Amino acid sequence: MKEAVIETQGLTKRYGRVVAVDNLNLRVHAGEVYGLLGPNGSGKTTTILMLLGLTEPTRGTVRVLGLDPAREPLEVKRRVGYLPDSVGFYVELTARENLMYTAKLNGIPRAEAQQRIEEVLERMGLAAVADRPVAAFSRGMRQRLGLADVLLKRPQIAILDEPTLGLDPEAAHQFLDLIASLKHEGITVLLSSHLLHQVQAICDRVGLFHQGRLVLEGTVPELAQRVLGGAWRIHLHAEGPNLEPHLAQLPGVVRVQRASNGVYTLEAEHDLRPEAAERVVQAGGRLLELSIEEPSLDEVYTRYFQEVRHEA
Ligand SMILES: Nc1ncnc2c1ncn2[C@@H]1O[C@H](COP(=O)(O)OP(=O)(O)OP(=O)(O)O)[C@@H](O)[C@H]1O
Repeated sequence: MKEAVIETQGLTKRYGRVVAVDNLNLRVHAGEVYGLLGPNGSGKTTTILMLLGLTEPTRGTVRVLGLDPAREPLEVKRRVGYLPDSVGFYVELTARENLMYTAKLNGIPRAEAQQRIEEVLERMGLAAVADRPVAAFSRGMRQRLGLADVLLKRPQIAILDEPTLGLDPEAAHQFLDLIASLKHEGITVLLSSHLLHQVQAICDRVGLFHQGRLVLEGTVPELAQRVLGGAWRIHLHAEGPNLEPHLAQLPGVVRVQRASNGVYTLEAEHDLRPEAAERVVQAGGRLLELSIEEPSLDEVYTRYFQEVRHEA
């Protein structure tokens, strides 16, 4: 089994009669990017706060890098970087001064801190504005400074709450690239977001929360398989006889539709382009074009909650 750097068992948090997190069993593996998804109020932030030792569980256990955050919050804080949904900087201080302050709080010696600050400013594209007061920073610059602040202590895990909220598309894109680069350094990333295409672009696995429970978990194709059935869509353009019955017989095909222009759409359980191409030729057809659409997290999410509402 893969090494888990975050592990919870039966983790539960109640606020009075509200069960914010309900019996959560979560395992995040070393080096992966894991996305927490779910509607407002489904328990994502409360989970994050318990992982950081910022709020105590009502029941259950949490281990972060083998530590119990409720008992050893400082040790967890030293090794885990946290970017909250709104980062509080001292706006009258410059970016560099804010980072120096963080370094001091984390006990990083001055010379070492100066070197690390230069590194993270450069990496986050903030070197040129390092001596400007943060008050003049855009939302995108503040988020990059937030990530610089997280990286300063060279964390093993980075926990990011809604990291791209309020960023314009270009800034969001740049920020996602920065997050993805953390993975290459072996930093485990746990992030929460409502922006499904972004989550899909960078997360290895996602966990879907609903009313405090983790209701679905896996890679996007795995979730698509469970929620949508035929998760992969293959578009096939061919000439010749009607290929619908031939294609429908292929193992793994859930549905075949034929448009009047000779384009077939196959809903399939996996990528079966080679088998489909072979079958076209066997049936006496001429293959003109073949393409595949990956399952989308957006579709999985929408369908899941449609079904939940329907059942309710
Ligand atoms: N300090 C608190 N006191 C009382 N109830 C709380 C508190 N914090 C959270 N809750 C409740 O717990 C539930 C889960 O909230 P949480 O903030 O964890 O959800 P979330 O998934 O992070 O939502 P969002 O997407 O809006 O950030 C909600 O019903 C919320 O109202």
